[in-house]
Amino acid sequence: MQDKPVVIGVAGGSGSGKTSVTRSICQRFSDQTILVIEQDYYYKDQSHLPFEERLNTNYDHPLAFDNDLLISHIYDLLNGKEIEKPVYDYKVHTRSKEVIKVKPKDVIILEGILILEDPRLVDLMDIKVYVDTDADLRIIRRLMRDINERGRSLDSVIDQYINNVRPSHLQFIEPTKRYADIIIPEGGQNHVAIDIMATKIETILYKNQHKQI
Ligand SMILES: Nc1ncnc2c1ncn2[C@@H]1O[C@H](COP(=O)(O)OP(=O)(O)O)[C@@H](O)[C@H]1O
Ligand SMILES: Nc1ccn([C@@H]2O[C@H](COP(=O)(O)O)[C@@H](O)[C@H]2O)c(=O)n1
Repeated sequence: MQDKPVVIGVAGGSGSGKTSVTRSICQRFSDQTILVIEQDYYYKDQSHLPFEERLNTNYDHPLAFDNDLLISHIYDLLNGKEIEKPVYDYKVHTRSKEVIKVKPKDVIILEGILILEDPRLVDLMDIKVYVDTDADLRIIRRLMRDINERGRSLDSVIDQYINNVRPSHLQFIEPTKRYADIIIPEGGQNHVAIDIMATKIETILYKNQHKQI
């Protein structure tokens, strides 16, 4: 592994295609090159709260995240240390008891709705990306995904969208677009943007390897 990992932030609204973009970039490299850290896995632990109370949390507000833990983990990775990455369970709205031990890799992708909202995180990034997809597509994608994969009902997805997701997107997420170096419209199917990202990462890795010789 090279000296210090390259840190890439991938932000964007819920359902914009952040995960798809990240996966597409990872597919261009070997398994040993890119480590993905999902901000969602760093939602504050709510295991002390009854399930009904967890339903009242606004999961699109910056205060829902334990960024202190996330930042300390990134520092550990940058310093070559293994971390115990939390695992998040959307069905019960809290962290699982298990953790995943992960070692640093040459590239770290930080992916999440509010990854560009905290200046401490932004300061750690070499490249900042915002995946920009229209709200109508995002809500349709989210509806399908939350019902099929996250154990939600149609009514709950609509209520959550109107009460928390939409207002928080406008207040906290969309404004972070201004910090992005690259804005990717439409997400994971934007092959040109994925190619550009992959080429940029290859260039940085090549330069870093060269520096060490
Ligand atoms: N370009 C696309 N066209 C159709 N569906 C898509 C596209 N990109 C993503 N999706 C689907 O939309 C949902 C949300 O995409 P995802 O990449 O998980 O977004 P995010 O991580 O930003 O929430 C997923 O079910 C995914 O398969
Ligand atoms: N218990 C939770 C935690 C988060 N969410 C929603 O997830 C969205 C972020 O994930 P994406 O993959 O869509 O970026 C965020 O908008 C939260 O509303 C949730 O519903 N329940």
